[in-house]
Amino acid sequence: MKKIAVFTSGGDAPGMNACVRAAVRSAIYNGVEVVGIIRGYKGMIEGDFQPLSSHSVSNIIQKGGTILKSARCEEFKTKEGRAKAYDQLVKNGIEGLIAIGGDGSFTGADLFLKDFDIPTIGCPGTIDNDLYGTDYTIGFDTAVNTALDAIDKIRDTADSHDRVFMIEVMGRNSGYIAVQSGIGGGAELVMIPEYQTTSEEVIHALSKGKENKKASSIVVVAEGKVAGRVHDIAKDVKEALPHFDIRVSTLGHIQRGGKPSALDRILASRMGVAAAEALLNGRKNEMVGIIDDKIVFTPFSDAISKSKPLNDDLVKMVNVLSI
Ligand SMILES: Nc1ncnc2c1ncn2[C@@H]1O[C@H](COP(=O)(O)OP(=O)(O)OP(=O)(O)O)[C@@H](O)[C@H]1O
Ligand SMILES: O=P(O)(O)OC[C@H]1O[C@](O)(CO)[C@@H](O)[C@@H]1O
Repeated sequence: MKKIAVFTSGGDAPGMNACVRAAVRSAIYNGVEVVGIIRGYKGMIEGDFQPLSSHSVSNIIQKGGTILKSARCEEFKTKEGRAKAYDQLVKNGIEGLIAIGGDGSFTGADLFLKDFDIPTIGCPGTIDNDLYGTDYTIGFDTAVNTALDAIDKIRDTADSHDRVFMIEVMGRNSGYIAVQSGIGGGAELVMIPEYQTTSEEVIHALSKGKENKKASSIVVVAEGKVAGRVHDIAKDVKEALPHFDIRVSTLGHIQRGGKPSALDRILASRMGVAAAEALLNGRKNEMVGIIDDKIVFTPFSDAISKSKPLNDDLVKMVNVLSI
């Protein structure tokens, strides 16, 4: 392979830049030319490519977001869209791809190989940590720390005013951020998409806390699929426990930004180097992961279809620690 391209796709995540830097430098170290595709599959379809040198990825390891920008691109989901992207790659002499993104990005890459035989290696870049084939995804650790920092600050007000705070963290389909930030933040209860928690259970837990002389409480709620669910639950609780002073706080996209943690920078760097080496060694349509501190490769088909179960011990621990 003489020339490869790197791109970031789906939601951005802290550490994506560290991964881009590592992939680019590893490819150049191995004598291969690299271009960056701007805005993921959208840029691929539009031919928005930029040559990347070792120097052009200097001073980005510490930056949040992605210098290559990211996008969600509907057109790539069609065969016509993928055909346009393929034409652009051929026109620019690109023979292989490194995709940094989540399950959607790898679903696209998998279809792309089936249609046009373009080899891709993926690096799991998403704050959700919901990919099978790796213990952690790039951005998750930073997102948890950001959520934790916010929970600590909100706890000050909860404590000063004897309030209940329901704090919504990210994760439409995945409760990883909620469980880890809930444990780290000392939450009384964590609500996650993997388990159905009813308003009655929340009311019960908060009443029990009051009996145990708790003056304030923190409930961490993963956003889940239904927008505004946290407000509906807060309304139910307020109706059942009118003497509770309840507030809702949605942390939102602050969890996607900011300087990557040390853990994310190192994880991303290891994955970026491994991805470039794998692509140049002829591997294709696999996601790089790190399991038990070792680099592993998982076929895209498994990474996107198999689910990585939450650690039940952690989920149970929330109940034990909240008495
Ligand atoms: N079924 C599909 N077929 C072809 N391309 C797809 C498919 N699903 C997703 N993609 C492409 O991958 C892009 C990124 O996917 P998506 O928006 O789901 O984010 P993601 O990679 O899962 O990241 P995150 O977990 O951060 O949301 C899409 O915008 C689309 O261009
Ligand atoms: O920024 P957007 O496109 O609204 O996406 C939000 C979603 O992206 C993520 O941050 C990452 O997949 C989810 O946790 C969240 O549900």
